[in-house]
Amino acid sequence: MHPSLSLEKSKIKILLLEGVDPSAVETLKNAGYTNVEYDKKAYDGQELLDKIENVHFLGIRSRTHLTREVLQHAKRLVGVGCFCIGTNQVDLDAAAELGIPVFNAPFSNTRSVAELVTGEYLQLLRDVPARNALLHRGGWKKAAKGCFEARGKTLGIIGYGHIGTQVGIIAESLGLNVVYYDIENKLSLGNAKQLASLDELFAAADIVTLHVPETELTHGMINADAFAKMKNGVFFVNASRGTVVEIDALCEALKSGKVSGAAVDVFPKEPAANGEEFVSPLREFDNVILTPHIGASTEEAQCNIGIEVAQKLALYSDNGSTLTAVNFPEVSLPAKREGVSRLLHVHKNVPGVMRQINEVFASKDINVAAQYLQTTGDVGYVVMDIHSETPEEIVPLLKQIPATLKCRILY
Ligand SMILES: NC(=O)C1=CN([C@@H]2O[C@H](COP(=O)(O)OP(=O)(O)OC[C@H]3O[C@@H](n4cnc5c(N)ncnc54)[C@H](O)[C@@H]3O)[C@@H](O)[C@H]2O)C=CC1
Ligand SMILES: O=C(O)CCC(=O)C(=O)O
Repeated sequence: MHPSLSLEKSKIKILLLEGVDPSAVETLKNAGYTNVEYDKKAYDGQELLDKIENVHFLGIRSRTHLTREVLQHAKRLVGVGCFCIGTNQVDLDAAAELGIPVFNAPFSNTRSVAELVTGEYLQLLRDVPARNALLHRGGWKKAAKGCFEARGKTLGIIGYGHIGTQVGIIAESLGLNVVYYDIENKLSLGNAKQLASLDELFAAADIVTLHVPETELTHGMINADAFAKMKNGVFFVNASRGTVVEIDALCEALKSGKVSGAAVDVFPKEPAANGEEFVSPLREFDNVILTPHIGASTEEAQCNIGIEVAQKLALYSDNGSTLTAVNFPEVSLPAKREGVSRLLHVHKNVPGVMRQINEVFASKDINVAAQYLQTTGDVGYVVMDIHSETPEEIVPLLKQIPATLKCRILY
């Protein structure tokens, strides 16, 4: 086998943006990837295009938007790591079509979000945000009115996934009743009760907390209509995505007293870096806890995420494994075998592609040692170990297959 086909690890350019945890850099370095650029900022526009032009792997958090145009511009990009749970900031279909798997950390920060949310609604129930603000201004208000125990109250969870279930079990241990609404049928933990509609949840909940992803369905899901259906004096928490709530409707609900207090961690528009001004009509409300998208920002969560996502990128780079990719067929692969070359082929999932690939090998008298294929709806990913002295001559032939999206030699 040609010894120099693999790009040396030190030449593989990795760019980590948005101040991902240093554990990511260390994990990559321990895996042999030394060419790692680390940056605390989130970029957009031309600056982002310039930054990612030559990188092979890109690590981001929630604020870097990888649209189709941005991804198309990054000609050398082979993998993206979202060092977070949400992947709505990436055009996942475009990435798949460009042969770029996207990885995330689906539950390394789950508990951190659940604990923040729990602490927040407990504070809201006791009117702590407004009293705290008052005392900072020299005021004093010792009164029980408008302050409640959590015990016996009903928590309504919208989106009963990883975070929603954790929020639910903590709530039950505090003596709350838990109801939830989810578009999927879910296994209820503890005594939590799944409700058939959002309206039922709004009617039942003393506290409403959101744990849905950003999708077309959840965009603007909490609007004036939704607030109108909630109980008078409800407490409201959003640590999901800013676009799920219409902020003007929340402001109106706060002004009218429909909502007694709120905690908001995520916003339709968030500053790109620390120090930039945070602009929001919610700033005027003392009874609103505002946090700068820190649901996931604990040392434990960030360290674990850094390791988890960096390991996924390194594994994909080392052997082509796409296990747990969020947009891509998942192929789990054995380590490199002696004497074979490994080719990666991403293609449109249409009939006949494997036949055409194998015809190429047959025409060159190449022995195929192993083929690992998986497909999702639109995309197929096949990893092939072949016996060939000159695998680089095969790649252009495989690229000529009309359904090919990407083809490269791994080693
Ligand atoms: N504030 C922060 O720092 C963080 C925010 N997040 C946000 O929280 C979201 C949820 O995270 P996980 O619980 O890990 O996700 P998950 O995927 O485990 O759970 C989401 C749940 O929402 C449900 N769902 C989807 N669309 C729905 C709809 N229209 N109505 C009702 N339910 C719906 C799904 O069926 C699923 O059960 C993430 O997508 C992310 O946007 C996640 C981590 C940190
Ligand atoms: O703090 C971050 O990196 C973003 C956290 C988040 O929203 C997520 O994990 O989806």
